[in-house]
Amino acid sequence: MKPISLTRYLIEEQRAGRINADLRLLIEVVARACKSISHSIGKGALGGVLGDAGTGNIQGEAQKKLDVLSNEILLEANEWGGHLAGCASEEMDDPVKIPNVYPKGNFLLLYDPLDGSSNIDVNISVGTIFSVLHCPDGVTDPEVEHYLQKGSTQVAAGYTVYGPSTLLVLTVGNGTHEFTLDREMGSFLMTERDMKIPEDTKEFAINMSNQRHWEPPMKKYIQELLDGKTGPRGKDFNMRWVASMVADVHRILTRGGIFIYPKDLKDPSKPGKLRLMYEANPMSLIVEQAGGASTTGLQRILDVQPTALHQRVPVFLGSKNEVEVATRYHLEAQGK
Ligand SMILES: O=P(O)(O)OC[C@H]1O[C@](O)(COP(=O)(O)O)[C@@H](O)[C@@H]1O
Ligand SMILES: [Mg+2]
Ligand SMILES: [Mg+2]
Repeated sequence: MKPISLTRYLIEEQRAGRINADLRLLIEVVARACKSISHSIGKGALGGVLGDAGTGNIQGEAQKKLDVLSNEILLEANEWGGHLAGCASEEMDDPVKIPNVYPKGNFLLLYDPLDGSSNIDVNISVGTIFSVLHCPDGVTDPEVEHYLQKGSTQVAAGYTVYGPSTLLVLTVGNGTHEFTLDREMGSFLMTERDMKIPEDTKEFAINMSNQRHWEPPMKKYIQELLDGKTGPRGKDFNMRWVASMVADVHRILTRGGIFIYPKDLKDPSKPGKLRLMYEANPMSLIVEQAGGASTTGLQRILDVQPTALHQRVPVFLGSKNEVEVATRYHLEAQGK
């Protein structure tokens, strides 16, 4: 049977009353922008898009040309899209208000335009992550405070992986589904409905080079995985780390695993590396909708009350039972 297109899937969700026309069209605009990013990435050195932009973002990270380009593609597509009141990006200091000359809607879009961008120059998978929130009633020019909503209020979340194939993984709160870009047709076609993350796993993903900076429960947890069959866990674990969250999370959605970017003491001012609003929240909704779990080590990520737009959080996500073990170690260390 021929796979259904993203458009058809979204129309079905609208007919079932789970999304409205505006949200359907907003997701279509984001998907179109991601297609355009995919084309730019695909050109590589021939398109002159590799290398550093020579600028930095608000978090003090050097920007790649493709970080800037992907941000512009998403911004331009959505400014004109007519479904947004505003948008915010990992690569922009402040949220953008949709000018009154454009048609406006009542959604807020947040995105990491290019995730894993340190991998772009070495031709390893990168991606885009996005999150959609309602703009509070009566607000037409949203300020930062209007974006500071818990992840549990997201109305949609998704990511694309620009890898051997370009994939879009999406949830509108009714399961997590995978679409693959058919490059000839130019449309995303559903290649897996209702993705399910196995509850148990023997695979973990973490940047081990930070080990000496971890807190005691983190060190203990990973040591037990490394001890394998003869240790307290009684089984051998394998390790994978792509260093593109989209690729690591996609592997976990496909075959299970636990992805961890813990708090570390390298820079005590940063409680983790990943951004709550652009990375942790959308990925957590996607993972939970696929039967997995996602915590900060101490609480469910989707329950974290954001206090700043570019806030960072520790992230433990993936196979439910494994996330529970890692979270338990952290809670016990706090006497909870
Ligand atoms: O360089 P490290 O410490 O391995 O960190 C890798 C992590 O950082 C990220 O690249 C951060 O994302 P950005 O590329 O969007 O800044 C994640 O995708 C990835 O999981
Ligand atoms: Mg990122
Ligand atoms: Mg990024």
